[in-house]
Amino acid sequence: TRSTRPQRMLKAVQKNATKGNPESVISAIDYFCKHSEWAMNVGDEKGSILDSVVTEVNPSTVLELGTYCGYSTVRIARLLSPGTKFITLEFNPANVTVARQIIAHAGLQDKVTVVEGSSGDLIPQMKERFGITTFDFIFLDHWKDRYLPDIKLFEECGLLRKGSVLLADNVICPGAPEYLEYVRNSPRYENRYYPAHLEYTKVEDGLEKSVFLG
Ligand SMILES: O=C(NCCNC(=O)c1cc(-c2ccc(F)cc2)cc(O)c1O)c1cc(O)ncn1
Ligand SMILES: [Mg+2]
Repeated sequence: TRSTRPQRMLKAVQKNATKGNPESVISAIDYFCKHSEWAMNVGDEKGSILDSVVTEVNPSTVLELGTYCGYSTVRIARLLSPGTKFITLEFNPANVTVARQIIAHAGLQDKVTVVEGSSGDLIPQMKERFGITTFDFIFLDHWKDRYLPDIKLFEECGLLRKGSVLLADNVICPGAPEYLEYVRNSPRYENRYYPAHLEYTKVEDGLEKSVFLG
């Protein structure tokens, strides 16, 4: 039967990227998305903003919601200090399989744990299953209507500390209006909007950074 887009993306990485070289994996995926098939990776423009925020935070604990094929997972993992705890959650088992292979091609498999399941089920399990007390950095890039329930879950589960940084993709396209309204109207967050474009297009999009104030 016909292959899937993530499977074709994996083939492009295995063919064009150098094993153990995260930069070449990132470039191979961006090339595939620009010249072969669009895919919903955060992309190079927003990816550079993600890089700058991760570097600024220099987190000891990281959570990504929405692994997809592992593009942003590789972008984040390549910047982390040794010993950093990095967990990424993906709902779709076929994406988990592809992502693990792309992450391994980059040589970053020991830096990150890919967990299959829904964020609503897994977030309350973070402490018991992974020994996490709080997250220093969280990247939200999963279902856009899960951003708001999941940030509330982080608060309820005590997974945020004073200074925890949340970075949300796609707050304009496809959009996360309820999430934006919540963080921008809450006295518990300090926010900054980074204007950009939907990956590999000229369509307006952006990232919202929110710092938890405790
Ligand atoms: O995480 C799951 N899907 C990907 C979430 N991400 C997106 O939906 C996403 C979409 C777009 C996008 C933008 C314009 C357009 F025309 C089409 C798609 C861009 C992005 O940058 C995303 O991140 C998921 C799946 C599932 O079956 N169950 C639980 N979760
Ligand atoms: Mg996205």
